[in-house]
Amino acid sequence: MTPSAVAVLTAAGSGARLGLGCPKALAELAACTLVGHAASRLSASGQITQIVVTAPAAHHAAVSEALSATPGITVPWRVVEGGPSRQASVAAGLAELARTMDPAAPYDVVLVHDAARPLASAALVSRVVAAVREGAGAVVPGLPVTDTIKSVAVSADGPERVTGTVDRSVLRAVQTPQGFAWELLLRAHAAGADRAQDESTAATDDSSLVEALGEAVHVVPGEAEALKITTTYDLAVAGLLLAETVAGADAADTGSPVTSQPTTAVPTTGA
Ligand SMILES: Nc1ccn([C@@H]2O[C@H](COP(=O)(O)OP(=O)(O)OP(=O)(O)O)[C@@H](O)[C@H]2O)c(=O)n1
Ligand SMILES: C[C@](O)(CO)[C@H](O)COP(=O)(O)O
Repeated sequence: MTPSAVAVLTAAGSGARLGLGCPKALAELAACTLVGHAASRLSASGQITQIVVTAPAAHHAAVSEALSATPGITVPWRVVEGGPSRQASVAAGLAELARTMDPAAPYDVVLVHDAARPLASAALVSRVVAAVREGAGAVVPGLPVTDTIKSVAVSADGPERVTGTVDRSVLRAVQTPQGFAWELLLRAHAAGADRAQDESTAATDDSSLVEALGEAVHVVPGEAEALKITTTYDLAVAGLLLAETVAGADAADTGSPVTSQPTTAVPTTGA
């Protein structure tokens, strides 16, 4: 049976902290939307056979248009409505993948990736898929933490007070794409479904739902380029990183839809 890795690309957030007045996934970096950057890199990995993108209900068409306008997305994609939390949005993407799966050709790997991490490279996508196929049921990219981390007591009427210093040698800042054996992620989302309706109770990533099942989660090296865009500062940093990549590796295939050469339009639907 031919193995098939599929992806859920989350883009249904509001982008309140970015504050641009549009969903974060539609913010632009070098004349391409964040969701377009992320999808084109998933596609460029050559590992993914289809992408389901979650969008805010009111911006379904705009997200589709953004993807249609992005050069370099050669794998089939489609857009579904997201939910009230990231966890709910991923669940909606998984439901769409499950609904349309050919039982004769089941998926072996599913990636969950954030449009908010537009510069995660095609190489990182491949690394995560490979680790799942080598037998890790759940895989996250992670980077060592470089700051000294303190725990604090928070008080309503005074400054925070430090209660301890955490051993940072055992900490990792985890990123997306996160990769999973298909059946395992379905099981993890089913078990944690009661948390998904509210962002305050929802899991902030998918691997924590796997942890809650008592299953192992493995770490592969992450990358600085896979930074999460939360504020305008992050967007500015990503712009600098992208400019450096384009200048330094114009000839290399990084999966970026942005090059200094004219690009050719590609098919615009998930078909
Ligand atoms: N209900 C939600 C909330 C978030 N996301 C996605 O999950 C990723 C990480 O979320 P976050 O960075 O928190 O994005 P926003 O929710 O858009 O940001 P903010 O909290 O500032 O509004 C993003 O790709 C976002 O689009 C989603 O698909 N559905
Ligand atoms: C999934 C994630 O990108 C891993 O670091 C992160 O947890 C998303 O967090 P957010 O609170 O939704 O921004």
